[in-house]
Amino acid sequence: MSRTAAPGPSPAPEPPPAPESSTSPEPSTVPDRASAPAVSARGLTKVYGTGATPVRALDGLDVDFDRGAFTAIMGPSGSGKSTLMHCMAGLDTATSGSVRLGGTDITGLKDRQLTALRRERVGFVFQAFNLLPMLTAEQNILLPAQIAGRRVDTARFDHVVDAVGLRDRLGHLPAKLSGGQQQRVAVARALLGAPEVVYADEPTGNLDSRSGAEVLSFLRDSVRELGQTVVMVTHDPVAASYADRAVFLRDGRLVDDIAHPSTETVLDRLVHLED
Ligand SMILES: Nc1ncnc2c1ncn2[C@@H]1O[C@H](COP(=O)(O)OP(=O)(O)OP(=O)(O)O)[C@@H](O)[C@H]1O
Repeated sequence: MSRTAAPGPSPAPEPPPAPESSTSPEPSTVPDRASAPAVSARGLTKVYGTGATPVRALDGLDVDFDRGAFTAIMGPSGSGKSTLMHCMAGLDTATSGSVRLGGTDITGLKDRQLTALRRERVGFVFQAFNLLPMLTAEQNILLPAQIAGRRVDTARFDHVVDAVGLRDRLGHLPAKLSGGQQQRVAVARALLGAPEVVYADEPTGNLDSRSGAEVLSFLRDSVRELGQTVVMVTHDPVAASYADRAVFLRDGRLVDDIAHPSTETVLDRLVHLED
């Protein structure tokens, strides 16, 4: 059964901000192929600043992220991890090169189209949780669906809420939840709409190791059990060991790529990259 964003017995959320125009991104779409990557970048270049010392944060980077896989993006500080994620998520625009999300070339989309794309096709988990403090856990989880005017699949809501162990916390405000519980709310919010990709930016950066391990397990389970695609930026080799694959950046380029990373193999690669 599907219904508009209001499962559970708790009070309905405050009216959300008025939805923006429902203009969908339309240019440059090609049919999806099952085997096509969820996200791919080609020749991706991002230069900050135009003066005497421009910074080349991404330098002609090529990378594919497979559907239904959990990939960690790693690399030394300043190597371009966040810039890559922001360009792939439509939060920033590249200087040149292209990014495809499924069948859509997002390069060159207008702000309004990028807003619609982020709202409808992408989920986010940030280090700082980014929950609205005046909304309950349930209201926070449902907010993106409300803003998008999207119907909520009750079975998926129940599955996601139970998977992250939030059933008895749905009526709590974020201030009444631990950091780990708040990040679990953020994970549930990101997963609810079954986005084409969930981008997680240092999702365990503000958590103790036990809460961090829980959140990483939920992300991994979402890939295994729900077929979710997750792309995570992290500095933490332990966090990367939860992923199916780790890619390594240095100076805005992809310099290494390993399957089934372990904490040790990731540490080893990072030590060499810092040389
Ligand atoms: N808005 C900006 N203006 C100017 N330079 C920027 C901006 N954002 C990032 N940079 C520069 O681009 C390069 C890549 O930055 P980015 O934040 O993508 O790296 P990162 O690998 O995510 O780093 P960290 O691990 O420290 O978060 C760095 O040299 C950074 O200083």
